Parts: sequence; structure tokens; C-alpha cells
Amino acid sequence: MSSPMLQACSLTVLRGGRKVLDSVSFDIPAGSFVGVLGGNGAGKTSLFRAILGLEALAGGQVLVGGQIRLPGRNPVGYMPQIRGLVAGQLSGWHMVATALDGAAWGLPWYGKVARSKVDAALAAVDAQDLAHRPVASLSGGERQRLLLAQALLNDPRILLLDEPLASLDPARMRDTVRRIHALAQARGLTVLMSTHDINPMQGFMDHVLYLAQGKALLGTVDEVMTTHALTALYGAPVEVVQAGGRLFVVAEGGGDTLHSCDCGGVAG
Ligand SMILES: Nc1ncnc2c1ncn2[C@@H]1O[C@H](COP(=O)(O)OP(=O)(O)OP(=O)(O)O)[C@@H](O)[C@H]1O
Repeated sequence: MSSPMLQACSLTVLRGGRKVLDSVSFDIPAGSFVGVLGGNGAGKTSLFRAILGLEALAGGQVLVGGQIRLPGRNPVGYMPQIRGLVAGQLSGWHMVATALDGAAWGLPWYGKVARSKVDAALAAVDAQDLAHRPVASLSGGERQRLLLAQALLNDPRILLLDEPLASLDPARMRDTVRRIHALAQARGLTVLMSTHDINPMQGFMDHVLYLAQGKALLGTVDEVMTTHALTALYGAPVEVVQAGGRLFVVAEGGGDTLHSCDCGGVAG
């Protein structure tokens, strides 16, 4: 196994006075494609924000490439949830450009290098046709592509993608995962992608990072998506049920479906 690109060491994050992440530790090998799973409020976004240094840690640390992440360096690209996107009348090109290093200072003019970086990021996600369109006029899926271009802009080694499939129809979901996976392979990126439905990620993921009850479990799909492993993680009986080639994680008694994925061959 290659050396860890991303490490969480006893990471603790409080939100609203609650331990959303409670002394969580894991090592993500370089080049891994990781599905980050967990129900609503499990702490997926909080984890990403902690990795980015946007959350004050109540304990522990995050290491990138074996070192504490330094401010001002950008080995981590972040694609936020689309619901946080302020669209407005910016063109697609300018929206992507706002994520350039230095753009926070409000520079009104972009040099040749900056312009070619934005053009390259748009090309990487096949979004050149969106460059001149107002973001407000774009569909959810088109906006997602611009957000992904932003995340790629500063040549990250790690990509954190927060529910990039959220506003896509089922056919587009798998296509988007395939596209991101190919991009990651070509660039040697380590990718963490949060999702409520890992069905479209099946066959692409090297690991699942499952969050519940402030804890995290990292492993292969076969290791993590089992009744035994998830019951231990939740600290309460849950059942992993396979039906029609899909896998469902249900609460005790078969009530609420926590979420589902297509995980053919996984033992329950
Ligand atoms: N600013 C905040 N103040 C107080 N509590 C917060 C704040 N932001 C998030 N939380 C709480 O922290 C918990 C974790 O939220 P987080 O957004 O990390 O979960 P998530 O797994 O990404 O959820 P979802 O799948 O619904 O997006 C939730 O209980 C949420 O209500």
C-alpha cells in the first residue's frame, strides 16, 4: 500500500456544542478514490472543512503528505455543496476565476497565466461552452461542472468533493463519477467524494469512509458495508440488506433506509 496522502489523527470537531467528529483517525493512501458515506448530519461536510483548515479543531490534527497543512499552499481542492453556490450574473469563466489564488483580494484583471489556468480547468471538465454564460442561467449539473473546475484550479493533490452527484439525474451520476475518476487517474489525485447514494460510485471506489455517531470506519466496500461492521460503528443494530443487486443500510426493524448502494457480491 502506498504511503498516506491524507491522515486524520484523533480528529475532534465540535459543532453546536456536539462532537460531530470524536477522535477520528484514518490514513488515506495516495491516489485513492474514496466514497465518504453517512446519513444527514453525520459530519461529512465538517470533515472536509476540518481538512481544509476551516474548522477550529477541538483535538487532533490533519496531515497532508505527512505534514501539517500550511496556509497559503493548495494541495487540497474543494468542491462545496451546490446549495451554497451564489450564482448571480457572473459568467462561468469569471465564477471559476474567483477561486484563483489572489482573487480574494479582488483583483479586477487576470494575467496570461491566470487566464490560461482558468481555460485549462474549464477544459478539464468539458465546460468551455459554459464560459460565457451567466451562472444564473445554468442547470444544476452545469454549475457542478464549474465548481469542479474551481476545485482543480490550483493544481491540488487532493480533491474533496461534497455531494457532487446531488443535483444530477441517475444517468448523469455514473457518467460524472467516471469522468472524475478518469481525471483523478490521469493526474494522480487522491479523491474523497461524499454521497448519499454510492450506487453510481460502485466499481470506482478503492475505499469507503463511513461516518456515524462521531466515528469513522475506513476500508474496502466489502469490509465496511456489512451488518456487523456498521452495527459496531453505529453502536446500535443496523442491517445491510442486498436486494436487486443493490445494498441498503436500514435501521433495526427495517424502518428507515439510512442509504443505499449497488454493491453486488457484498456479504451482509
Ligand atoms: N454552523 C453550525 N452550527 C451548529 N451546528 C452545525 C453547524 N453546521 C453544522 N452543524 C451540525 O453539525 C452536524 C454535522 O453537519 P455536517 O454538515 O457536517 O453533516 P453532513 O454529513 O455533511 O450532512 P448532510 O449529509 O446533511 O449534508 C449536523 O448535526 C449539523 O446540524
